[in-house]
Amino acid sequence: MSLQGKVALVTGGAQGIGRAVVQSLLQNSAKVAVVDLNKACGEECKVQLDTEFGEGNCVFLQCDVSDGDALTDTFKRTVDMFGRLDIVINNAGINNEKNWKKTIEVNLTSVIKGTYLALEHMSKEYGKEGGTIINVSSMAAFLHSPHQPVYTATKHGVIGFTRAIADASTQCDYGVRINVLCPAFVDTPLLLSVEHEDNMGKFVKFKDDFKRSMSKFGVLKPSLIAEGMMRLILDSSLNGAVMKITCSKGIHFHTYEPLSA
Ligand SMILES: NC(=O)c1ccc[n+]([C@@H]2O[C@H](COP(=O)([O-])OP(=O)(O)OC[C@H]3O[C@@H](n4cnc5c(N)ncnc54)[C@H](O)[C@@H]3O)[C@@H](O)[C@H]2O)c1
Ligand SMILES: CCCCC[C@H](O)/C=C/C=C\C=C\C=C\[C@@H](O)[C@@H](O)CCCC(=O)O
Repeated sequence: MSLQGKVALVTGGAQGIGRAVVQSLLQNSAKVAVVDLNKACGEECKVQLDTEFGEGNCVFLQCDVSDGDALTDTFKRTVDMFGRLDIVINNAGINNEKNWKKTIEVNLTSVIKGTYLALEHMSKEYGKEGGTIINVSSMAAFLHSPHQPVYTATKHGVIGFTRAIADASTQCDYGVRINVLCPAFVDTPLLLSVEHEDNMGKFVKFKDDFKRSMSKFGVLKPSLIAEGMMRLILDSSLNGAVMKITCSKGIHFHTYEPLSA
C-alpha cells in the first residue's frame, strides 16, 4: 500500500497515537507535516524520523491547534512546503476537567477548524483534487464516564460533527472522505493525566476507579491505532464511518439503527 506522492498533516503528531500514525504514513512513503504544541518533543521526534526515513520526508511545525490563525498558517505552510495536501488527521487532544474550556477548544473546536481548513485545501468545492480526513474521538463517547464529563462531551461532539460533515461531503461532492476513530485506552502519556489534580480537578479522587477501568478493559498499543488509521485512509468505500478499537473486539465499526418516522 503506497502513499507515494501524497502529503499528510497530523496534529498532536509528536508523541503517543499521533506519532505512531506519522510513522505508518512515512513507512508508506507519504510526506508528513508533524504539527504539535510541544517544541522539544517535536524537534526530538523529527530527528528520529529523519534518521529512520531520511531527510526531506517530514517537517515539524510547532502550533497550538486551539489558535485558529496559527492553525490556518500551519496548513498553508504545509502546502507551500510539499505542494499539496491529501490526508489530514485531527488527533491533538487533552484531558483537562479543571480547565474544561480549554478541553473544548483543543478537543472539539480545533477539530472543526482543522476539518474546514482541510476542506479548503482538498475539496473539489475549492477546485482541489479531494482527499481524506480522520478525526480522533474516543470510546469515552460510548460510555458516560462520571470522571470526565467535558472530555466525554467533546468526544461525542467529534462523532456528531464528523458524521454530519461526511454527509455534506457526499451530498455536495467534495471528493473528501471524512471518518472518525474511537480508541479505548491506549498506552500513551495521556493516561498519566488521571493522576493529577491539575488535569482532573475535583474528579481526581476517582483516579483509582480509572485504573480499575484500565485493568478491566485493557490498554491498547499505539501501533494498533495506527493500523486502524491506515485502513480508514486506504479504504475508499468509507465515509462517515465510526471506527472503534478495543482490546475485546479489535478494529471494528459502530453501527447505527436507521431512524424510523
Ligand atoms: N491514550 C488514550 O487512552 C486515548 C484513548 C482514546 C482517544 N484518545 C485520543 O487520542 C488523541 C491523542 O491522544 P494521545 O493518547 O496520543 O495523547 P498524548 O498526550 O500522548 O499526545 C497528544 C499530543 O498532542 C499534543 N497537543 C496537546 N495539545 C495540543 C495543542 N493545543 N496543539 C497542538 N498539539 C497539542 C501534545 O503535545 C502531544 O504531543 C487525543 O485526541 C485523545 O483524546 C486517546
Ligand atoms: C485517561 C484520560 C484519557 C481518556 C482515555 C480514553 O479516551 C478513554 C477511553 C475510555 C473507555 C474505554 C472503553 C472500552 C471498552 C471496550 O473494551 C468494550 O467493553 C466496549 C465494546 C463496545 C463496542 O465495541 O461496541
